[in-house]
Amino acid sequence: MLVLERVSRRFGAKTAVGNVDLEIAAGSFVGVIGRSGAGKSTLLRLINRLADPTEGRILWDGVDVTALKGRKLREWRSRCAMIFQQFNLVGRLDVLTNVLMGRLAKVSTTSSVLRLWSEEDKAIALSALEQFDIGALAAQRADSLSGGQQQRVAIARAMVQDPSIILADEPIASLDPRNTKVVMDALLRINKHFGITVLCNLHSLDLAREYCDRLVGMAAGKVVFDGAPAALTADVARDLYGLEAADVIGAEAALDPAVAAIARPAAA
Ligand SMILES: Nc1ncnc2c1ncn2[C@@H]1O[C@H](COP(=O)(O)OP(=O)(O)OP(=O)(O)O)[C@@H](O)[C@H]1O
Repeated sequence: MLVLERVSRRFGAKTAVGNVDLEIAAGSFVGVIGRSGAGKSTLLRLINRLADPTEGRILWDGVDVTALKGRKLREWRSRCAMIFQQFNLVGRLDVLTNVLMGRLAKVSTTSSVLRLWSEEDKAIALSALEQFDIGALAAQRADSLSGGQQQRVAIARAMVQDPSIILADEPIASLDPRNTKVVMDALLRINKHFGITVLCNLHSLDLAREYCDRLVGMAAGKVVFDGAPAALTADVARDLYGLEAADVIGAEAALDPAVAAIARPAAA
């Protein structure tokens, strides 16, 4: 279980995340939603310790991860794998080597410096690629792949870390609809098949409703909604997105007159 206790992060006078309390049960698929600047990325970066909280604590199974240093901190980062909008692959390296980077925390310093991968590590990396139907691309340069393929490589790299939780920061923001589905299905499979907790920032409310068990809605750094997707009413969506609603509510707007009214305010 991941627990955030009164977590805040300020940048100068700006409060990116303000006094957030959250409990995320192991094995859940949680969508973090909210307009641009709401604090979603900062929240994920705090959990992974890419940023440190100004106040509050973050606990994983009772261990205060905000206090970890050195090797223990590296172990924690390895247990909570990050997936980014821009994939963060090394373009000039082949796909298999990119996935092997996820094993760095598991090998000795000498092996990691010299990039000496064991046959076992290579087999684990190849198997992860095959899980996401991209085993045949193992020898290709990462920058020769489509966006959807690159994101699947990034997911495979996250999986070989053997993570307890995956933090996905707008993983489909730069993908077309077909690749969006492939990547979201891959995250769902990781969650349902392997039981790995997924915390996923999403701009699209439709996708968040379709894939997540629970939605956490953020506005101005605060959690303003926390519940099942079905409990997210048109009123709450309006509070979360304001004038942005038309951008984030897609297909459902055509079906639900209440949502359509938000999505097309000018026509009301
Ligand atoms: N390193 C930083 N320095 C200064 N301000 C920051 C920094 N990181 C985030 N912020 C500010 O904190 C607020 C929250 O940003 P954050 O990126 O977490 O929002 P977000 O909900 O993820 O937005 P988006 O959907 O656009 O990625 C924003 O106002 C942002 O400008």
